[in-house]
Amino acid sequence: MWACDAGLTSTIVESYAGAGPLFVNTLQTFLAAHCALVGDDRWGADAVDSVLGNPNYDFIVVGAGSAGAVVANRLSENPEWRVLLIEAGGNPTLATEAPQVFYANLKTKENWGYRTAPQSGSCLAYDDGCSWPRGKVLGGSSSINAMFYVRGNKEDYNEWAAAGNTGWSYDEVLLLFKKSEKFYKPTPESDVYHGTDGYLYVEHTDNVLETEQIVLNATAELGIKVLNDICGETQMGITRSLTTTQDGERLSTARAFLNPIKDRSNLDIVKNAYVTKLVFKDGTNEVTGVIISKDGKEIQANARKEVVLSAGSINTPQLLMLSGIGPKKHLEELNIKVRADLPVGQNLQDHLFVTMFFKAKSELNVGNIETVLQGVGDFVFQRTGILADLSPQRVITFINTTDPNASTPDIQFHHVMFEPNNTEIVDFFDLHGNTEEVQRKFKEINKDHRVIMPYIVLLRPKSKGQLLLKSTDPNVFPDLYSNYFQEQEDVDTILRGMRYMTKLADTETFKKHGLSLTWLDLDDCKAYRDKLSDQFLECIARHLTFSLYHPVGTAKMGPDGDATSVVDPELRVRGVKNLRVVDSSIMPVIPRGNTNAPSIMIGEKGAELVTKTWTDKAAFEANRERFNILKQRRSG
Ligand SMILES: Cc1cc2nc3c(=O)[nH]c(=O)nc-3n(C[C@H](O)[C@H](O)[C@H](O)COP(=O)(O)OP(=O)(O)OC[C@H]3O[C@@H](n4cnc5c(N)ncnc54)[C@H](O)[C@@H]3O)c2cc1C
Repeated sequence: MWACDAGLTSTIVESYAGAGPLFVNTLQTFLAAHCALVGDDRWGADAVDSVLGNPNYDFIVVGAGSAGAVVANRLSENPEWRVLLIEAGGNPTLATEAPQVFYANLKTKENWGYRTAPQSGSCLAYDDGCSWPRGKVLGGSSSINAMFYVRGNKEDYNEWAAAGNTGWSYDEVLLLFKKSEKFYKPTPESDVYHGTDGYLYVEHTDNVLETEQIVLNATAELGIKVLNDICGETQMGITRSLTTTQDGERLSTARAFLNPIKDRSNLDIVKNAYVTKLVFKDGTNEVTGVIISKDGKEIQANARKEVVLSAGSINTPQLLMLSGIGPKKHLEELNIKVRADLPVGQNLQDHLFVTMFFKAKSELNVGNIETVLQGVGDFVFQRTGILADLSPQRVITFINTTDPNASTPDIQFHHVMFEPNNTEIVDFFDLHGNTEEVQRKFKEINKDHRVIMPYIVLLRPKSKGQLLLKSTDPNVFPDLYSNYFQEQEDVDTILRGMRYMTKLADTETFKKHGLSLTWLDLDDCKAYRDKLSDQFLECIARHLTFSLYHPVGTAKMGPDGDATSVVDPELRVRGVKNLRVVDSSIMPVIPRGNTNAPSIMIGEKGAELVTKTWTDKAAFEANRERFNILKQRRSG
């Protein structure tokens, strides 16, 4: 059912390390025994022998993440095309499958483990820059993400189209969102926005947990609309989010798009295989294949038609630059031969968030062995219980802090709920690499108190970051400059969001449940005594900055003549033949919402564009042949 390698149980066991060695040992034995019983049959076998036997493919897709898994599935629908999908990570593990413990994957090999370069204006409460997790596993980041199914705002896509990106307007991409989707409860009304025939199950579980209801009621008291469907007519309001889950398990793109076709004979999937370079036809900019590093060996695979890069918004630009496609000056500094001078790695955008805290005294004690064992047992044997869905973390809100009637938001709220002493089970701040001071002070807040921790998310950052190579060695991580809060406007917007959040403390609902606003009392912010002053809020924002894990835009799409673009609206890399980028790197502007569904949509769009090119080409060739035969007959 899931990967039964030696590391199988590590994530889930690590996530309970706080519960003591006896418990951890018991859990390990229990999971290993279960694994031996159920086997590892969900995922197709590694196809490396097939590649070694015949390395010639029609298409090579690099990266089996949110977009790449979709591309590989759609291209291999044509039985005449031989497709190779290459993934740096391995099979999903038990912990990637269990919705509730998604954060536990942050400290495992299923996370690339990137961190931003330390900067003076943000991420100050860390030892080593903000945490930028990315999935290194079949399904990519969709295998370790929080499973919220959100598409963003209609205007996001209309703005992409208005900038000259023909084919990317909301009405056009809506068809692609629907194409992927298998909506859990279709109705005539939902049919406008949701698909029912796709691979990706999208659901809305019926149970509403008490803490979720508290946040819903309190926010409604502030005049915010409660919505059923954030992907429907309007995005503005509060809702329990749709999630990419089914029957108590995560629906990564590996589960949704690869598992059902694992026996397709024209698709080879190679795992734990890292593409280090593109291969070009001698003396040209025509891509003919890739170099793969696997088990210490180098393998060359060849693409008759195209190579599609779907390695995500950090690895795709890294691979482009290593292959000579990037900013000329930067590549020359590293002695890389420049093939195409393009602004790869620029236009980096991300959603940052800042945390706040509401706490209420509680007698509950969830950090005990019985509760945890019960949860693991329920999940392993029945896919039920506390690990089997995302509750109570599903509530999300979109507001506009300057105009309550606007149809586009500038701030999003997520709400993470911690039962008393939760750090004994999963320690959020330890997992994100925050300083010892932050970890200790949060434990004090959480001690014998239930905590609601809102994320205040900046949806439309004005500040842009950049990604630069640190080395020509593909195994060395690039430098990631987030540049969060470089523009004052971003600070101002976050402060408005934080102030809005403080209003929850005054609602009848929060008062009734004894929930009061509290602050993580950081030494660096102690000078500002007034906790509602701009100076104090800004100090908190610059220290307790987090990434919402949505870096995008590093291989920007734009029309001809757009000097900031790396790919054209058909996702072809400029100045290079037979190479496309199909993943979150191509987003010209970050959508106002979470980025998994948009990345899957890009996968669908990219696959359609590639398919059209090569079916049109085949039709053209066939016509030309027919024409030539007719011509010969006539002249003969
Ligand atoms: C912790 C976390 C929580 C998140 N929560 C949500 C959420 O709840 N909702 C939401 O909408 N979004 C969420 N996101 C964001 C969303 O998952 C990503 O934006 C999206 O998955 C990006 O898709 P992608 O195809 O661009 O890249 P990825 O899905 O990251 O895929 C890239 C793939 O390429 C592989 N790869 C990279 N380099 C190479 C190479 N050289 N050779 C071979 N393979 C390679 C990687 O291992 C990976 O599998 C979250 C992300 C994270 C990390």
